[in-house]
Amino acid sequence: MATDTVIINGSLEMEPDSPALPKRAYVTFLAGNKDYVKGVVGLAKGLRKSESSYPLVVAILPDVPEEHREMLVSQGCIVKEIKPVYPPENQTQFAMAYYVINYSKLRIWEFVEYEKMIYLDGDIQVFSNIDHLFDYPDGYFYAVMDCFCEKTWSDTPQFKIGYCQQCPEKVQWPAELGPPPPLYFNAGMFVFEPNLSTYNKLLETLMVTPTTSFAEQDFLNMFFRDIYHPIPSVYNFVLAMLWRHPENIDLDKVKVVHYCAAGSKPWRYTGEEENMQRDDIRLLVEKWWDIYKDESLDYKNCSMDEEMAMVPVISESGAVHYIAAPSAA
Ligand SMILES: O=c1ccn([C@@H]2O[C@H](COP(=O)(O)OP(=O)(O)O)[C@@H](O)[C@H]2O)c(=O)[nH]1
Ligand SMILES: OC[C@H]1O[C@H](O[C@@H]2[C@@H](O)[C@H](O)[C@@H](O)[C@H](O)[C@@H]2O)[C@H](O)[C@@H](O)[C@H]1O
Ligand SMILES: [Mn+2]
Repeated sequence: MATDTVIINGSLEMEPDSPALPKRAYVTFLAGNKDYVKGVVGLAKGLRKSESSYPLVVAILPDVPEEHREMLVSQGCIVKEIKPVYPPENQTQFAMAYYVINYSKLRIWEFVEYEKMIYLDGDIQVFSNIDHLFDYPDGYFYAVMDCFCEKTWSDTPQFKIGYCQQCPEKVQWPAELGPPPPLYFNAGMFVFEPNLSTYNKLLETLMVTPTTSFAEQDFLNMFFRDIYHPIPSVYNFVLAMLWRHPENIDLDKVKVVHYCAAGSKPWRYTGEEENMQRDDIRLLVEKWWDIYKDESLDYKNCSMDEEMAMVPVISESGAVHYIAAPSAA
């Protein structure tokens, strides 16, 4: 079992076998120096409001500025810098040009100090406690099925024939195209087990896999196809479901909202894009802001009242990450 030595300002050393970190954690991914950090701060506060028992790890690329790292630590996040992962050279036109950075998400399989993790995109908010998902049986990859109806899918065969796995009976998959596509998950949220051999296989396989429009989401669907288990859409509510498959949803039951529809990122919301003037969208954006602005959910107002410091935690493998802990001073 990996043990962690916590060095706080060089003076305090915890017992090597003390469980400095729980074996379960939420994890998200942050790249760049722009506004996605607001998404991650909102997520940290939403998890706190849901009274989760587990920390939020933030896997950051080197380009995340010090100021953003400190914001995350001051919100109680465990900040771990990762190296970027680049897919093989390819001419792919990604559905969104910036998707190329999303392959770096694959580094989270290396976080083996945790036995089970729930990955959440930075544009996700958790409105009800979902800690019970950590108790799902080991050995599977749990995620919510995606929808193929947005124009981001316009280059795919399923979009061209109007087929969507959310309503397979509406437009049947034509026999002449062979078997229907395997169930396909949205990679904005999934329950997984970090594992070094899986991690190495992921990176080796990536290097020999041509890239496709949904980047690491397509790759993860291919890689985990045999152990993928769909879970209810309440755990990763893709906003487009509101106008694409209203018959499949009960908004009151939704626990996790994924702000992935064009124009729906709450911290950039203007209401100008298609569907963004809908009352249900405006309400969900407002609900995100209510949490983001709620100072009672800030880590400093929820934790012990000692002065908190950003301290390094060094795991056996020598990896350094930062947590907020009482300052030894
Ligand atoms: O400039 C960026 C773009 C993306 N991301 C991270 O990568 C995830 C996936 O991108 P995004 O959610 O925008 O994709 P979508 O779900 O909207 O297709 C985001 O949630 C963030 O966690 C980031 O940190 N900075
Ligand atoms: O890099 C590929 C991305 O693919 C997914 O986003 C897409 C996908 O969900 C489409 O189905 C939607 O139509 C679209 O709106 C949405 O942006 C993941 O949410 C994101 O984390 C990331 O993996
Ligand atoms: Mn997303």
